Amino acid sequence: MKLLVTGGAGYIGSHTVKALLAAGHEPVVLDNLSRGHVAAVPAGVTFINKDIADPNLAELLREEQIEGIMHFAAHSQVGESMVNPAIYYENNVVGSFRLIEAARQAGVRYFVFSSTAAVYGEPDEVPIKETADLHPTNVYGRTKLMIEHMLRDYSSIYGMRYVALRYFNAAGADHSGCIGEDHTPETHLIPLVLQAAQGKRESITVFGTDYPTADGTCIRDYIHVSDLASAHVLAMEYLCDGGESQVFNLGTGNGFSVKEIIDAAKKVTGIDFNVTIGERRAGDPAKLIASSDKIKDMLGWKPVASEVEQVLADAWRWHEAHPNGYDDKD
Ligand SMILES: NC(=O)c1ccc[n+]([C@@H]2O[C@H](COP(=O)([O-])OP(=O)(O)OC[C@H]3O[C@@H](n4cnc5c(N)ncnc54)[C@H](O)[C@@H]3O)[C@@H](O)[C@H]2O)c1
Ligand SMILES: O=c1ccn([C@@H]2O[C@H](COP(=O)(O)OP(=O)(O)O[C@H]3O[C@H](CO)[C@H](O)[C@H](O)[C@H]3O)[C@@H](O)[C@H]2O)c(=O)[nH]1
Repeated sequence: MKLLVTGGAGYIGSHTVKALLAAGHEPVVLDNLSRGHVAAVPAGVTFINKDIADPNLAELLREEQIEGIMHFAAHSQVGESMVNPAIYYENNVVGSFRLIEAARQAGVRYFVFSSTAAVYGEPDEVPIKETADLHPTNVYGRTKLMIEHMLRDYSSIYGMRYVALRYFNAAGADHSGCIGEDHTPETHLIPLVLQAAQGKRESITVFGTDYPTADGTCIRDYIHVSDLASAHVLAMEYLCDGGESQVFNLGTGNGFSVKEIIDAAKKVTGIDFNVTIGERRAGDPAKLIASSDKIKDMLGWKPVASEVEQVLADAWRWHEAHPNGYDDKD
């Protein structure tokens, strides 16, 4: 299939482009490079430096004969969304609306959307199923939920079919070590821990040790980025085979505390870096663990790289080989 991948120069998008190529599809990357890297797009893949809100997008979709869209492009930092909500409503909600509407005008029938566990907010029980209540506790999660609602309406009224994938904590890097996570500023636990191991940070700070968990630190479900990528390929092929619109969680079903991740990173890297204890970070739920039974049952998806040691080892390989990330900063 010929597919437009918005945000394909970003972390998860670039890994999915690689998986699409391996599965015999033809990805076309559209990215405004606000937070992405040209170097993350494989040679030979068409790269279009444009915004998802570009007024000529419908024409572009027609010209390129795009059959389906994978939509990764977004702002995605929870903390930033609580300080600067305007750019989240503009880029995520307005931008996605422009893209979805251009897709309708161009007759694109299939849409796979990057949603997030942040749509659930503080869960009543874990593992979290897709049927759980949706009460996002931050602006970022609310923007993603609004986009899910848009897609639901475009599906039931205009017949555009979609899959919304609610990822838990994306982590790791392609096994080759050639592509990986390079965010500025970095806010995610695993790359920060590995930067501490590299000596690029003095220490890693644990955000709160008084949560109602066994060791007092927050528990998350870390899913390897390559397992996320394979789920996107399955989701697009499911839609193309006539599948109805769906929402799926993507996680491993296993939770790791912040302290457990730090201990595992010390083992994987062989480096005993400094750890400091800090205050809770506002808006952090104590425990987020996915039930991904639905996508396993319906699409046969299986995470194969998400053992926490492998997630850390692959991320470490990327960090060691690319201590300055893609090295394309100003
Ligand atoms: N990283 C995670 O743990 C996580 C978890 C859940 C959901 N998600 C979602 O997955 C998606 C990808 O996340 P990521 O970590 O790869 O982020 P990322 O920042 O690495 O990638 C996003 C890409 O989108 C591009 N972009 C942003 N706004 C754009 C616009 N208006 N027009 C064109 N391009 C634009 C950026 O330049 C960047 O290359 C996002 O939608 C994010 O909300 C991420
Ligand atoms: O320096 C740090 C950074 C993080 N943490 C802790 O590590 C855990 C993971 O934090 P991340 O920032 O890596 O990830 P989040 O769980 O906050 O959020 C991620 O997963 C969410 C869904 O679970 C959303 O999708 C969101 O976009 C994505 O960034 C949290 O308990 C956080 O408090 C620390 O202790 N110290």
